[in-house]
Amino acid sequence: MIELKNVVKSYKLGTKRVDVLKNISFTIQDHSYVSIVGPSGSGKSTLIHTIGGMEPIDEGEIWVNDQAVHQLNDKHLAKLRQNMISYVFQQFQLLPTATALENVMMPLLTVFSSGFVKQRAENALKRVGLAHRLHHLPTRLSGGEQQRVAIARALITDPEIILADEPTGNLDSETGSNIIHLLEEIHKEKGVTVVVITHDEGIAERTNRQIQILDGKLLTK
Ligand SMILES: Nc1ncnc2c1ncn2[C@@H]1O[C@H](COP(=O)(O)OP(=O)(O)OP(=O)(O)O)[C@@H](O)[C@H]1O
Repeated sequence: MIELKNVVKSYKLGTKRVDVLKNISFTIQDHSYVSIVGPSGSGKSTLIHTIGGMEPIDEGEIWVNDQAVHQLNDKHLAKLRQNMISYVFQQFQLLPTATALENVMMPLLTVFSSGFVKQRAENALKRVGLAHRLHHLPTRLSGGEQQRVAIARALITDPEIILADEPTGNLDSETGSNIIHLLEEIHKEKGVTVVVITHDEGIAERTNRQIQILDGKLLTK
């Protein structure tokens, strides 16, 4: 379960303060498929970054299962992202000098033996339909294939939650639709909670619940 209680977050820009999240509270139950929608700059990315502890909050509480994310130190936040939460980004964020297999292995390389991690990475790449692209560099993959590698990298840790920040934003509509279907299959197969930020109404309508953000505030629960 993800629970936000009265979350407040601002950024400092020089002497100015930008209030980005203004007293946000909501709960996302286990095994959910949820979208976060709202205009550009309304705070969607900041919101999901705070859930995985990638951005600290100023006030409030963030709970993921029994873990108080707002109180965890860097070491425990890293563990949270190794054990429970994975991210998928619009720009894929693959290491350009590493092959698909090496990119997928990365989150677990410091945790388990390389032989074990390689086996898991191969399985994850197979799951996303890329068993034939293990040794390709990202530059030799299409956008859709790169996003599949990123999803395999998200899957290797066997997460309970995948937070996807406009995962189709860099893809044509057909490729984007395939990527959304893949995330939906993973949600159904493994019961993974998928939270997807999207500007695409069609994608938002496919989710079981839409969380609407406007100017840092929640519109609906
Ligand atoms: N690191 C930062 N430093 C300063 N301001 C920031 C930072 N990150 C985001 N902001 C500001 O916070 C606000 C919310 O940004 P955020 O990226 O969360 O919005 P968003 O809803 O995800 O937008 P988009 O749909 O365009 O991705 C914006 O005004 C943005 O300029």
